Amino acid sequence: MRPLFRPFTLQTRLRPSVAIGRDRRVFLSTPALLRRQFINEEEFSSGDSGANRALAQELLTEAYCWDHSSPNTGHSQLVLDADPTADITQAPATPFPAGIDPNLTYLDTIRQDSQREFPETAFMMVSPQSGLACYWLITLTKARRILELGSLNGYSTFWLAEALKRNCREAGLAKPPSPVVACELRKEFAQSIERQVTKYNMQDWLEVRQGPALDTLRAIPVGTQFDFIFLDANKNDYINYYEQILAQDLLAPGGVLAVDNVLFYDAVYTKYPPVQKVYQKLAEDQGLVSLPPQKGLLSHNPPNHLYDFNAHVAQDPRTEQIVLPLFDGLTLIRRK
Ligand SMILES: C[S@@+](CC[C@H](N)C(=O)[O-])C[C@H]1O[C@@H](n2cnc3c(N)ncnc32)[C@H](O)[C@@H]1O
Repeated sequence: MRPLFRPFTLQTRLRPSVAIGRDRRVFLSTPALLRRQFINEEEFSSGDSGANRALAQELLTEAYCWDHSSPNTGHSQLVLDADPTADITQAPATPFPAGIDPNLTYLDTIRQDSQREFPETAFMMVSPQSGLACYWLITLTKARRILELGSLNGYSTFWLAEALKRNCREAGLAKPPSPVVACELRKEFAQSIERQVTKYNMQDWLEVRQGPALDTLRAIPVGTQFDFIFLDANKNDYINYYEQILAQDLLAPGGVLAVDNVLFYDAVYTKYPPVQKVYQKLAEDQGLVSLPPQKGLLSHNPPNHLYDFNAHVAQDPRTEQIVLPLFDGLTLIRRK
């Protein structure tokens, strides 16, 4: 099928987007769903024109599609004829929009290497759009002291480190005042980050602290503050991380705490949806009958923790927040 639009027109969740694949897959969808379905980005064309929307509506009424619409956001998701054999670990590099620093395209290599090295957990990486959004936020705010909670094997961390590098370059600094501090629980991921730090010669820009992030936070010397904190660790501790950051006064005046996955596959709109159902939908979105049990995903209940976290923050007079419906939902928080 003839390419109609650039894939990056699909970044917004504020209005429905349509994508049409050569293999007849059609999507009217949120990016969260797209991430799971667009296994080969070269094989689809996309856009949000009235014509495409009309086509998608027509297909919907013909009942060829699964409807995942969210009544709360008014956001539609529509999938036709998804490829059940699709394998997200084989996804090719995401095309970078023109204008992005070509030196950053190695981040796609990191993403792909991560998918190969840790195929079971690769789905947890932030989307390229979320990485780019953090990069924008850091460079817009000129943040120089940066902390990440939950780094997996470093894909998001390298986005943060590259933003720091740019801020320092623009300020005429050859080295940062301090590297990005990346907190990761699991040793194999921390070691993988370290290998990549060496490979890409990023020793000055990124430092890994392996262990439970709450312990790492508590060990940070009194008086230390960060301009940008990215929270993407275990969801059952999100409220604890938030409270610890405030208690230790870790967020600098004007600093931003960015929290990922706050919409959790659109499962946070109702209080405590049955987790089995959420994961079943997630599995179906990935073209699987069910998620393999060994992934241990059901050991805790992220949608419920995210629901509680969102409510906790929304009712907190100490901070201001905005939820950006970007990819899986990104909340920005700052101290009043
Ligand atoms: C969603 S993944 C992070 C993805 C990463 N930000 C990226 O985009 O590539 C969550 C990570 O948090 C880590 N994690 C889980 N519990 C943790 C804890 N108590 N302390 C620190 N990290 C933890 C997991 O091992 C996992 O690597």
